Amino acid sequence: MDLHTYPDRDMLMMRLADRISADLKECLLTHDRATLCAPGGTTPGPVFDLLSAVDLDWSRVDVLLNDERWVPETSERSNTALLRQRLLTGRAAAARLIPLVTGDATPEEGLAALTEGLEGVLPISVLLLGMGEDMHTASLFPGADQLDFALSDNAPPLIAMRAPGAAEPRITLSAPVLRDAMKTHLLIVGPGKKAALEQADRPGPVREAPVRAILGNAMVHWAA
Ligand SMILES: O=C1O[C@H](COP(=O)(O)O)[C@@H](O)[C@H](O)[C@H]1O
Repeated sequence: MDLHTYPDRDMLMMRLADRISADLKECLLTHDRATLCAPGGTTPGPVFDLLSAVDLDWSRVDVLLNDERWVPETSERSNTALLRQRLLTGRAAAARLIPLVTGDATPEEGLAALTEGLEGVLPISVLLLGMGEDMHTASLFPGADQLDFALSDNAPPLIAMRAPGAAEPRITLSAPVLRDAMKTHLLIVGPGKKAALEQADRPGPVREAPVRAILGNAMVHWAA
């Protein structure tokens, strides 16, 4: 496992934002556009704050979530709202947001339109993922109804998912799309997530620790 440990969270967020912006700039040297795929949740806000001020050609960047909770954007649980408030502001306001939520009642109803919206934005150029203490990443939760499908090699890019560990229905990128990313970073903080990471790094079925699906490709960034 490619684990990078930082003296504190501030240092972690600064170094990670530097790496992600360097990855994006490198991609834009040889490609017309770059896709930055980002997590929601409670951890990445400070990295988003730093990235939003970076001087790069954001008008050539597509920003896509790893996954979304099927809630309206007015909900405090909306990952889209987090992106709008913390990343797509300042210089990064010029980036294009690829939506992962619709006004439909269920993710199953929104799936076809959202999948169409992914045309031209895959493969992911720079992937930033988070992880829960249950070892889920994106919305690939242990015990989720569509987990085996989402982990399979022939999975479509987007899957509607329901899981005992998730408070609401979800939509998530599938394992093959996450694995195809050109650069992958996993951001975790705190002792609970470090213990979960160590458990996930041991051999075992991916379905019991879905983060295993990407661990071999990822630079892992951790601070206490
Ligand atoms: O529900 C989610 O959880 C994970 C981890 O979130 P955190 O609050 O522990 O940082 C996140 O990566 C994912 O995008 C989100 O939908």
